[in-house]
Amino acid sequence: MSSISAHTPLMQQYLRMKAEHPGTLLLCRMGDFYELFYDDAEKAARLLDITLTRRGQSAGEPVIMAGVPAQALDGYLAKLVKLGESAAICEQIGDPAQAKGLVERRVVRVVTPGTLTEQTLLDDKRDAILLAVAPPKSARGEWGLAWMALTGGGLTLAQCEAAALPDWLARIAPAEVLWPQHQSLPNEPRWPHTTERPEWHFDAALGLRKLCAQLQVAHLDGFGAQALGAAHAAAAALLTYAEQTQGGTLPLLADLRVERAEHSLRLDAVARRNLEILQPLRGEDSPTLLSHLDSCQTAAGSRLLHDWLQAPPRDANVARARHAALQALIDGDLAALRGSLRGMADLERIAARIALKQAKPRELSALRDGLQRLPALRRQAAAFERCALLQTIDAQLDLPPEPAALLQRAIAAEPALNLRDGGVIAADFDAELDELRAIDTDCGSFLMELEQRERARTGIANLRVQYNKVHGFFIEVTHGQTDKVPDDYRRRQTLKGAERYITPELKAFEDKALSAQDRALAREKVLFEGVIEALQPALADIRRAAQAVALLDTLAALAERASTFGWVCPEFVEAPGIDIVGGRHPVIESRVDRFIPNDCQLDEQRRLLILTGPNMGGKSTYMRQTALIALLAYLGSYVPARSARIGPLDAIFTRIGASDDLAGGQSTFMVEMAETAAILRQATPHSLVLMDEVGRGTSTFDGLALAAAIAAQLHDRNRSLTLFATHYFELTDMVLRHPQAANVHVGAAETPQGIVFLHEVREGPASRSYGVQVAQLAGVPPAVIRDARKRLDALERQHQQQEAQLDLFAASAEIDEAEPAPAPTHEAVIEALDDIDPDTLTPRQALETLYRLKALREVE
Ligand SMILES: Nc1ncnc2c1ncn2[C@@H]1O[C@H](COP(=O)(O)OP(=O)(O)OP(=O)(O)O)[C@@H](O)[C@H]1O
Repeated sequence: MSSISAHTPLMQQYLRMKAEHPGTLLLCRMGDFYELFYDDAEKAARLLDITLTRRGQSAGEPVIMAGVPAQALDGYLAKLVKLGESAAICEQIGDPAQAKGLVERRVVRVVTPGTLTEQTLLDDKRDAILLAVAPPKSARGEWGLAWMALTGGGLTLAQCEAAALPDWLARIAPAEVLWPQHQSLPNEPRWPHTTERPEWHFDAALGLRKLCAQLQVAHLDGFGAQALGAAHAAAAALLTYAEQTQGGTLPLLADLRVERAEHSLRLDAVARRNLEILQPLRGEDSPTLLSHLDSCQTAAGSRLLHDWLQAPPRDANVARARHAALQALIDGDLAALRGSLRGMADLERIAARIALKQAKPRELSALRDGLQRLPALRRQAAAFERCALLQTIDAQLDLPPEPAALLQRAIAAEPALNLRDGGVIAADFDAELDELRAIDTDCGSFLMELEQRERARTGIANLRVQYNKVHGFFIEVTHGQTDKVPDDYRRRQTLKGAERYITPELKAFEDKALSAQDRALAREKVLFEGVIEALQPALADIRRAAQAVALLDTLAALAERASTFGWVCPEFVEAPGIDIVGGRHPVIESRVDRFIPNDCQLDEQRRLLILTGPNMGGKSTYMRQTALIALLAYLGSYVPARSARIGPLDAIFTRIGASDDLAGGQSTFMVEMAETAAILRQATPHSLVLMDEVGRGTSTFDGLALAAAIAAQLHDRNRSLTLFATHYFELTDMVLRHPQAANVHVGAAETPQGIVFLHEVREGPASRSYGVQVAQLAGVPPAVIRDARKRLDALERQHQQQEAQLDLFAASAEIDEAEPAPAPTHEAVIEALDDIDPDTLTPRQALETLYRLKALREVE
């Protein structure tokens, strides 16, 4: 593009702002539209499907532009943010009518995926998290993390080693990551939307200063955060970016937390996915643990539950306190309490938007109504006085009366949507505003009186005094009467059947009335901003109350779920292990007619369960339910079981199902082995490990050998609490040489009608795998089933002959000597021929049959 000075003044103004926001779409307010120019216009036209135009000239070239109507801005922003784009919003500052020359324009806000604050762009039930990552300064240093939701008011710090980064990203699930420019982003983990920021923004000293200033403390010792230099560096970048995107206003920062990996139950990205905690594996609308648990009455309650599921505390005492609260709520008037929470305003988000000076009139009225409901809620919470956790809620709900009183006086009962429409400030709050409004109200009676007088003066009986927005006040006279019009009437407009006039008296009144309206609007704006300012010191208190409401709601929702589904309070014990009696899968139990409860016993003497049984028998369900019950217990929820005793746990690892990572360039088997490797490296004696059909992605022998070696390693070295589901019967021999391994199987019965799944987990290995029967159930043609049966018999006969030679859990040399896979028998060919009914075959089936026969001949 040519040098700036060659451009028109407007384009110069635009280009200067654009230079400050490279990589961000700049939307400039021009009258009723937000316009984009040049490359931004082309990109926006493509992304938003809006029309690209060329207008006028600047620096000798036509100006390429595209625009969106101002009222529709939010919709377009939502679309851009969804596409991972950022947008800078530039507004006209001051009154365009009064500006001499070019109107002043300024970027007031940058909208990015991690800095959304608009209610319309945000998910009610989920925070958009902004995370800053500061890489270590030295090879052995730690990574610094700092994150917050700009609509929250609390900031969290953490430090970790490089290897733990993927887990942290899975736990935080940020919408946007800030990363220092000129530093290469590690390939692993896969990052969400990243934004590069100048390296000098990641400055530890600056971060510490900013945190102390915003929290109004001299140091961060009280938060246990003084020594976290790397995290301070991340916080510096985070706060600088937050401020810049909000047009220079700092977000609310009322609270600082430090998270350490050892504080929460470790759940890596794979486990979170496999257990379908927040997102289903398939289909967007399928149920998840969160959707099943979330009967919260408020959006803030849902967000807190989401948070709890992201990081269940490892300290059993936290869960115990929540269990006690659940019991108290179940014993009390839970329905009444939940009724009081229903429809409660989102106090936390409103407080955050007041801090950002972005709150709209209706948010203030919602805050007023919400604050007024707190005393009643407090009385209800006080009924649970014996429960420690509920008592803290009671104290947090105790707010000084001033903010509610101010809002009550200042804000109209039902304020307009936008401040510019007026009618936001209540009557009797400000004498000047009341006076200006009175002029407006008196207008009607003055006009009627003037109309009477002018009719009398002119003798025109149908003369009318009127007002419209475009032409202001006027006297309307029909054409037949215009000769009676006095000299002081000045023509304003000619219509088809009438003339419109203005008189000096009417003009003087118009000036007064219109200016009163404008002045009233301006006065309302000043008063509204005054209210926002006056609320600032109360925001920390309001946020505290908001958190108490969210906590009460989340606990009440868990209590409701527990009593609706008949869940029980789990017990925590010192000894490592899991002892579940009558356990159920929390989500599946409400989706099948009759769910069969199962026990699960794991302890130091019984660390590894080899789980066998038919496909569809319920192995995966059993493993997942065990993990989910443990997770629910640590979360502070009741659990779907007759009883559950849970020992100390540090992590849940899963290797379940085939999850192709084709986008990441990995085959199914590669993913399976990578996930297994991660588990073998990290699982401890306090970890719960779920392994489902490890080794099935490769040849039988490779798979079997790997599965045996992995199971042995988990048993001998990791010593984790392990559920190991497999179709390799050979693995059931593991118990002979590994004393802490045991066999369990899911039962099935064969009836003349086919296989029946009992879904019952019993001691001992399965007697057979029923793969052929399940295939029959799935509709595989009878001929193929018969063929398969024959082959299976032959294989089993052959296998039994070899069995004596193969001890899978002995030295590996013996495994090498095992025989190759057995071949099909001559009978199989005869059987296949018998199965052919030439009269019923389509040409294609006939051809396939021929190939099959030929293949049989080749293996014989
Ligand atoms: N305890 C149970 N009670 C009732 N139904 C159950 C139970 N467990 C599982 N099911 C039903 O059986 C279906 C199959 O279960 P699941 O996927 O756990 O089987 P699987 O043994 O892991 O099969 P595969 O080996 O093919 O993966 C479930 O979708 C559920 O509908």
